[in-house]
Amino acid sequence: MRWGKAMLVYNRKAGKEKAGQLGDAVAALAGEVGELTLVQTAEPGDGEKICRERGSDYDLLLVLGGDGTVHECINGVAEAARPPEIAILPGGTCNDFARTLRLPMQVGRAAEEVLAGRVHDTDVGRVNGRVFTNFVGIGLITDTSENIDSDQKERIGKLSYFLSTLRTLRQAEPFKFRLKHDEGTVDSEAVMILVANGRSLGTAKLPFAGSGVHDGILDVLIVREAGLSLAWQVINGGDLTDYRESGGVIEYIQTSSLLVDTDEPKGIDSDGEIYLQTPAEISVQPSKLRFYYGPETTQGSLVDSLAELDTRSSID
Ligand SMILES: Nc1ncnc2c1ncn2[C@@H]1O[C@H](COP(=O)(O)OP(=O)(O)OP(=O)(O)O)[C@@H](O)[C@H]1O
Repeated sequence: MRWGKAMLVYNRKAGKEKAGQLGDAVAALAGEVGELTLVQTAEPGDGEKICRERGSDYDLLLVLGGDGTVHECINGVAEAARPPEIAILPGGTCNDFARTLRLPMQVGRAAEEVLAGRVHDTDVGRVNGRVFTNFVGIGLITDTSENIDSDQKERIGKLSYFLSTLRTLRQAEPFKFRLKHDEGTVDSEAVMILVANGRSLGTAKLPFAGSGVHDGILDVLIVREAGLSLAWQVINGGDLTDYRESGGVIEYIQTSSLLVDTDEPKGIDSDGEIYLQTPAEISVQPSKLRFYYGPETTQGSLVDSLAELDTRSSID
C-alpha cells in the first residue's frame, strides 16, 4: 500500500461532463490507497475549505477538476505544517497546470501516471497573500476571462474562446503601471501583464524555456498596446528572442518577485479566477508543494492530441 490515507476532491461541474472519469480514477488508484475519502464540491470555495480543514490529515490529495479547482485546493493546503503530496487529475476545460506537469489529459491515464511515483518539489507563486500554480495576469487577459460565457466555453473550449475574443478586438485599452522587479523598475503603459510560473495558458504552450516550476523564477511578459496579434503569436508558442528587438512591443523579464501598481485598481486574474485587485505583490515560493508528474514524453503525444480533438470542436 503506497499511501495510507488519500482524499479525492471532485468538482463535477468542471469541464465537460465526461462519463466514467471518477470511476477510472478510483479504479486506477484504489489498490494503492489504504483509506480513500471522496469529497464532492457543492459550490465554489468548497475545495479550499475542505483542504484547509482536513488536507494535512492525508498523505495524498487528489484533485479531480480544472485549474480553478486546483487553485482552490492549493490555497487550502499551502500553509499547512505538513501539506499532502498533490496529484492533479485533469477534469477541467484547459487543465493548464496539469499540462505543465506533463500529465495525460485523460483522468484514468493521469491516475496511472501517479502510480509511477514521479513526485517533485514544485514552485508556486504568491499574489497578495494567495497562492497560484500557473499564472497571474492583469489587463487584457482579465477582460477576456471575465467575458467567458460558460456555455460557450463548454462547447468550444477556453482557448478557442480566447482567440475568438482577441481576433475581434479592434483595440485594447492600455493602462498605466509601475512594476518593480528584482533588478529595476518599469514605468510604462501596457494592455496586459502576464506573470507565469507554469508553461501553458488556455491550452497553448507558453514560449519560455525550461519547466518553469523548479527554477525559483517567474517569467513576466509586458505587452504594449501596439502588439496584440504579435503578442498572441508569442504567447501561443512563438520564439521570444525574435521579439526582443520588436521596438518594445513585448518586454520579457525574469524575476523572483515583483510589485505592480496601476493608476486605477485593476482586476488580477490568478489561474483564471478573478477576485483580487492591484496593487499586486507577487513572488515565487520555491519548492513549496510536492506534485506528481507525467513522463517526459507525454505532452504533445499523438494519442493525447487525438483524444483531445475528440472532445473539442472548432469555432471557425
Ligand atoms: N459544485 C460546484 N458547482 C458550481 N461550481 C463549482 C462547484 N465546485 C466548484 N466550482 C467552481 O467551478 C469553477 C470552475 O472549475 P475549474 O476551473 O476547475 O474548471 P474549468 O473552468 O472547466 O477548467 P479550467 O480552469 O482548467 O479551464 C471553479 O471556480 C470552482 O470554484
